[in-house]
Amino acid sequence: MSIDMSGREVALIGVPTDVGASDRGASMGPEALRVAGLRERLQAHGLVVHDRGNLSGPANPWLPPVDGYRHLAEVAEWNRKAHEAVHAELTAGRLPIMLGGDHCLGIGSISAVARHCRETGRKLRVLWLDAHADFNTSAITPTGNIHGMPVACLCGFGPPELTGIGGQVPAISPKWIRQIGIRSVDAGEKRFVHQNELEVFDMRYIDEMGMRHAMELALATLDERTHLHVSFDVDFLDPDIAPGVGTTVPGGPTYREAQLCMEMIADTGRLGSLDIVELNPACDVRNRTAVLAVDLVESLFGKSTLMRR
Ligand SMILES: NC(=[NH2+])NCCC[C@H](N)C(=O)O
Ligand SMILES: [Mn+2]
Ligand SMILES: [Mn+2]
Repeated sequence: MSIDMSGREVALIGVPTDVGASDRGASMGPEALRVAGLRERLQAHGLVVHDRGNLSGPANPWLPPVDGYRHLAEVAEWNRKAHEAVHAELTAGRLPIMLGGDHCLGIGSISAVARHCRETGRKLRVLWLDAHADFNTSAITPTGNIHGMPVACLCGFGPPELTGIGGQVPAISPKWIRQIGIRSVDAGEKRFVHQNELEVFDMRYIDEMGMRHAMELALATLDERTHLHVSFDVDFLDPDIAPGVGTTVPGGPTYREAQLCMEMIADTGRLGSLDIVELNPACDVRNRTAVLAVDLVESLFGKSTLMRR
């Protein structure tokens, strides 16, 4: 089963933002993941790890939303930078791991992956592991926080400075996305998710059918031309095991369910890029959420109980 990733080159790209959120602290996420040993754990699995350090960008002006968006100009600038950094690593044949930062950064990273897939004739499948659908627009958002909008922006619904970052609008089709672990969707957002026929494996689905079945469907119809992108919002996890996020929602996947999710993704051998976002050390307890995220990422890269390495 388990795929050997050893020798594979990966690049860690820190993108220290909290401009997409309404609570500060996700900007400390990259360092917390480093402190939790991300690089060393990946190296122990035989991966060749390049840590690119952190990108730099505008400070958080800490202002209320304007026309339905908080910090639109800052979010756009950070995402343009994330886009270029992720795209450069993909072009060089490396597997980018973007260390967020808040989830608005999914716009930059996934638009870069989509652009790379167009350039190389690959198909794209996006697994969105999250408590939230992140499918709001300025017209329906209850908060104005852009970390609640990246999926909509990628699908072409949003301001041109965000939808256009990858050079093609929309950057991706809703058909390429599978959302897993969802348990908090705003009222207008629900209608919009249905209208656009997003494929969502929500917590009720996982309760009734099990993580195994959800992942079998989410990973169905992959082939050797498919690039698999995982956008891992740490609030996907149950807050009892992962308190270090700004927007906790009770009733998330357990430790075992999350491990199985990661292991089944690893088994496909198609993982091509990863975001780790929304880790907020200001909300954490002795860095335990960062340590857990690193543990799960190890499984995503093929750690298993019985196989060697
Ligand atoms: N990436 C996240 N943590 N998103 C939380 C979004 C919460 C809420 N749906 C909003 O639009 O504000
Ligand atoms: Mn979330
Ligand atoms: Mn999210």
